[in-house]
Amino acid sequence: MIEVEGLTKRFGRKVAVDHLSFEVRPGVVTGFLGPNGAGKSTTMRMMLDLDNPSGGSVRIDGKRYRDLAEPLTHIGALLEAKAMHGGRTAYNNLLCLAQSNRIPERRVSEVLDMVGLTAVARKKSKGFSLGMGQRLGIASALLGDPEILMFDEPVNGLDPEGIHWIRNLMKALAAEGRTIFVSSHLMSEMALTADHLIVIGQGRLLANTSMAQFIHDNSRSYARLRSPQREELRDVLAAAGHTPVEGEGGVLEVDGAETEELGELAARHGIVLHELSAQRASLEDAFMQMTAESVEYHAHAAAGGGPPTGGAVPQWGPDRFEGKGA
Ligand SMILES: Nc1ncnc2c1ncn2[C@@H]1O[C@H](COP(=O)(O)OP(=O)(O)OP(=O)(O)O)[C@@H](O)[C@H]1O
Repeated sequence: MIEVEGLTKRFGRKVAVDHLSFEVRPGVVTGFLGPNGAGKSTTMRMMLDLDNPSGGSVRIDGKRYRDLAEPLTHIGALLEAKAMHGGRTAYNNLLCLAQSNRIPERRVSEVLDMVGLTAVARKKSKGFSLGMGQRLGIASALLGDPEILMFDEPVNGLDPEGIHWIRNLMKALAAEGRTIFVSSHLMSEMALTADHLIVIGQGRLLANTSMAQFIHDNSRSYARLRSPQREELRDVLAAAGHTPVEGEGGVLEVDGAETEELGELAARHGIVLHELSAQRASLEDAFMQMTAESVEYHAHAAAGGGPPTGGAVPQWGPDRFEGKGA
């Protein structure tokens, strides 16, 4: 369990992390999302005591990182720029880390096997591809068999096979009851991996919710109907209390109705349907919705209007949401 309480980081006048409070719980994969510069890496660095907070605290299993006797046995991390000694072999890189953390040497071979690097264990890591380097970084995170694992952009630059492997690894580690905290710019990937989401913008907490709830709260799900008897269908839908709106290509869109109900309604009135489909919003749609709301607020604020809800809405323009690795 990771507990973040009022965490704040200032770089000069820039507030990178602004009174963040949340918990990361065991047994699920928690995704950490936010646009470029939102403060994700800075938050993760403070969790690992690599940066000093300007305020607030982080507790790892109830303790500050610096008070953990053998940190690697509590928390393992893959940060973006993983410091590995390029002149050392993969095996020796991990062995040095193991020895300085009183981890038995046999664990080195175990983790190399887990990440699929056994065949290149005796090769110098400076010759490794990006994917191999990521695997070596993950091996070092797993070395102490920690209950908590943190991954900052773990799939950046990986091929589909590598992405698939990391996704399954994170899910398997969570299924073992571990706490998994992962940041990513790739929303389609995050949607496949994370059960829970922490979303930040401009260093502030925007959402702390399940993936399903986040998508539900920030996007539209509707049914799409296409029929050669469109006018008749529209009347039947309206008479049943629905409010069909016309979409592209003459389709009708109905919010808040199940396809089963609409299909039966059409059948009862002898209406032919060429399409009846449930349109579920994606995580990306939900993000765009949240982005649009922030932009709308700023348009109002710039025009002299006050904030709608006490001014807590952070800036989050679509121009700032550029995938680094995508
Ligand atoms: N050492 C530093 N000195 C000054 N400003 C910094 C420093 N580190 C980060 N920042 C600033 O703090 C803000 C948050 O940066 P951070 O890297 O944590 O964001 P991020 O969400 O990880 O972004 P990205 O997804 O682009 O990596 C940014 O505006 C960044 O420019």
